[in-house]
Amino acid sequence: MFPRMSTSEMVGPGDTAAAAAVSTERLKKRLQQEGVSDAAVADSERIVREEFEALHKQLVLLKQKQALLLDTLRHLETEKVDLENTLVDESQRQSKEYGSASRPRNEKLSEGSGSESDDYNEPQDPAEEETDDEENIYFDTTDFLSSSSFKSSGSDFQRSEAGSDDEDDYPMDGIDPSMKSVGINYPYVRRRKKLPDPVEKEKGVSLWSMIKDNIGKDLTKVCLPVYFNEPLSSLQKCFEDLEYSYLIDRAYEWGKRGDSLMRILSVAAFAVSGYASTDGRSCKPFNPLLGETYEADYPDKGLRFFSEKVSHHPMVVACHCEGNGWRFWADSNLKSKFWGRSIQLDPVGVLTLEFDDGEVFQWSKVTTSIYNLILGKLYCDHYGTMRIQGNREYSCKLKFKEQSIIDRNPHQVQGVIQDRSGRTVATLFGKWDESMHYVMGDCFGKGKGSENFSEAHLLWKRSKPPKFPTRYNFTSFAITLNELTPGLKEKLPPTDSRLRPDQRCLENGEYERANAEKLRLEQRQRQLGFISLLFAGVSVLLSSY
Ligand SMILES: CC(C)CCC[C@@H](C)[C@H]1CC[C@H]2[C@@H]3CC=C4C[C@@H](O)CC[C@]4(C)[C@H]3CC[C@]12C
Repeated sequence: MFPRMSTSEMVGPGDTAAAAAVSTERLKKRLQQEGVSDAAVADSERIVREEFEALHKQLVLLKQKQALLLDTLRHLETEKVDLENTLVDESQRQSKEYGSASRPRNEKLSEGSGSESDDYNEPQDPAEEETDDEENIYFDTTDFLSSSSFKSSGSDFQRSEAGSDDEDDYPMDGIDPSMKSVGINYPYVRRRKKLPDPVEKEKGVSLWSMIKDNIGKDLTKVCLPVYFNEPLSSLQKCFEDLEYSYLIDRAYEWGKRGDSLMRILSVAAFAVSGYASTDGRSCKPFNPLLGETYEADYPDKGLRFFSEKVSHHPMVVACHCEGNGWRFWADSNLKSKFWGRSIQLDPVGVLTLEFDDGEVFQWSKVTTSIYNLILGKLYCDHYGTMRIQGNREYSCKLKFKEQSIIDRNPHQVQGVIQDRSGRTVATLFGKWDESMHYVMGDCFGKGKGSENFSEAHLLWKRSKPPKFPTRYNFTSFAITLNELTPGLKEKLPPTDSRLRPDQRCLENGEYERANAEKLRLEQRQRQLGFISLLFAGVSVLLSSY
């Protein structure tokens, strides 16, 4: 699929056998030793040359074919992107034409799939049928999410230019009134609302040029310029998963009130909410150095968080978070597969959430793929099944639907809450980049219609984008993570991500310095790796005596 040769190596059509000659000197000498006649020697030399030329021509032809294939591939990619754009435009136009009069919210849907017509429903993917089980019926969630009775949902915030004030951060419509204040009535802490203005003007680099020069190498080991980075480390990115920690606070409160079903529903919404911040983000976080740490004290969210890179090969990050009445911890290690035009990341590791009353939930993350590494707009998708295992009555199964090439309704998540006997007691649905809702009972079971969707309740809705958008598509929460508030620097250990010079330079828009610092640190890390390897070797040697 992907040519393992850079285009520059390819031989142009003008280069033929002339470029390569074969020497027949040795053959001639050998035959002369055998006393073969001059005519026979000359004949043999001619035969060898002719064979070689034929072979060489074949090779050149093959190389040209390869170049052609590569061209076609790029062509197809461009056409695919064009087609996608046209289709999105078209469906947006349609939804405006048909939907706006009767259901004004349709217009606001980013995918424009608000039409009521049935043929907008995606046919079931046969591949999914094989791997997943019975309740795998994905339907057009936007259809009823956009209905006017459903005030709480929709992606209206995506177009809004207004900044997020506190109320927007915690959308409350449809939430149980007695729960409204849970998880949000923490003291106010002043945090920055924008990143610093860049010092330098940035020079773009094409990712394709980076990839084509590094084909065959492990992409994680390629030293990419900071142009592809966002000014956050993977350690800080872990904390982004806790942006909607008020959902855990609510879960704690529900459990305290004896409602264990609402508890697991809130936990499930939390598990999905962690993905919202990945929408529209196409830069790589900084790879922390071994032993690098990040600690965050957020009394404004009732949280204390700590993460550390604990292993370099394989790269493992461990994190721990304490909230009011609960603790959350996880270790994450990603198994990556490079598919040429995309990268597949399979997270290995378990996330654990433990409440003070002894209830524990555990789950793993789903697969993430990053597409369009060569051409088109880079984007990521999350898909697979997430099982949230509880130690009491309920457990939850959530399915993240894989996006197809021209999906009009991507990012869907559906799930069920089951009791110990396997009976479905509640159903969840929504999108990881928008909102999650639940309905009591089994809505996706056989013979069940979607009539009770009108009774759906909102569990979680994504916050509005920041007032000052960043080049990295950061959320308001992400903007605060690398801030060095006055007095904080003195309290932090020297290993904290906020003190990494390359990351700080990138944040300030000092790209040249950022690149130089990144290179220096990465080289040091390699040397240190070598030294520790040396130590390991020495200690093995010593212990064998
Ligand atoms: C080659 C470069 C420029 C491509 C940029 C890749 C970006 C989009 C990649 C690099 C690392 C990726 C992240 C790595 C780990 C996780 C944890 C996982 O549970 C959710 C997705 C998430 C958060 C990924 C989202 C996409 C990501 C940020």
